[in-house]
Amino acid sequence: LTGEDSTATGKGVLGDTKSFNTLVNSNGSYLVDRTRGNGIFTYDAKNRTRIPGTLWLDSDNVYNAAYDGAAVDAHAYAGQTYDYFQDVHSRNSYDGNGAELISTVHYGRSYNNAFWSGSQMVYGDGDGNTFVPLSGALDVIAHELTHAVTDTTADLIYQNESGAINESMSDIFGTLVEHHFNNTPDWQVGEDIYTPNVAGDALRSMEDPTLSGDPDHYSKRYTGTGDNGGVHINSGISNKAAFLLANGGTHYGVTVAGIGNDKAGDIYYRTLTQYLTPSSNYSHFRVSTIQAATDLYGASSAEVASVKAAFSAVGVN
Ligand SMILES: Cc1cccc(C(=O)O)c1OC(=O)C1CC1
Ligand SMILES: [Zn+2]
Repeated sequence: LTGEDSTATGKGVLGDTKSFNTLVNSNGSYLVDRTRGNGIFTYDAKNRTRIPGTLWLDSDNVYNAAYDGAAVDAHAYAGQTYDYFQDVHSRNSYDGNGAELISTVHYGRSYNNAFWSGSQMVYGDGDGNTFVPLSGALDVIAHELTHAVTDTTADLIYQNESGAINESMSDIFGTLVEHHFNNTPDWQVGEDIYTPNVAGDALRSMEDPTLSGDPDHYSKRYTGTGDNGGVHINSGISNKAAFLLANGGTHYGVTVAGIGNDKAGDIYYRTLTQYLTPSSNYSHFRVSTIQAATDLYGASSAEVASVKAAFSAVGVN
């Protein structure tokens, strides 16, 4: 594929106008951003389930059609997430080596899911009631791309406690990316694309996981076999700890002094990339996070004290 690097404008899923990089040649404008790593490439599954589908081609480099919104956001938000990992953690794409970021939108029919396939991001359109097109939220895209970072580092097994930590890491960095770009930041997950007819709810809440029925303490963990042993359920335990570490608070009588998003992000990034292993459980997660904070701030630092308190507050001692 040859052509000229260009900048296009378009409307996202929620009608917001944004600009993004494209590649233009005699065929038209492709959603190809050659300015980041080995490139960001966005595809159209055309409501079938073959991936990646067709590389997105637009006629005039203006992406304002309703059908374009999911692709606009998948492409632009992948670029923002790339920038977060590069600028904040000096990580060049999800593998640290500039790996291509490939996304497919309009996957399936009324598909209420988004996922990392093991080699690319995939977004359904939602059914318009549970979800609108799932690429319409930055925290969702950063969640999916963090699965790729996890798979190329700790490679946490996607079941039981290691799977819950895997999921929580994606929720944590999804939220930190949303805050980094000040994109109506909060400690909810997927709020911008979840239940368009219900205000104020979210797919999950890190601030209060019990709002979506998930545990906020290790003693309330799910021990069944559903959801791969509760990977999207027991993630609430770590999500609550992360909320407390960044923001502070008192939970089940344990007070945590908040250390802010940036320090929390550096600690979790070092934990994920230097200490966690495929079979890490919550106990090893506590030890690893304390070690990462110790490396960064010293054993007697306030940051280490807050990590210990955050895990203790959710019953991981
Ligand atoms: C919507 C959805 C369904 C199943 C798996 C995932 C998954 O990627 O684990 C998923 O996406 C999310 O959880 C993102 C945060 C909204
Ligand atoms: Zn996930």
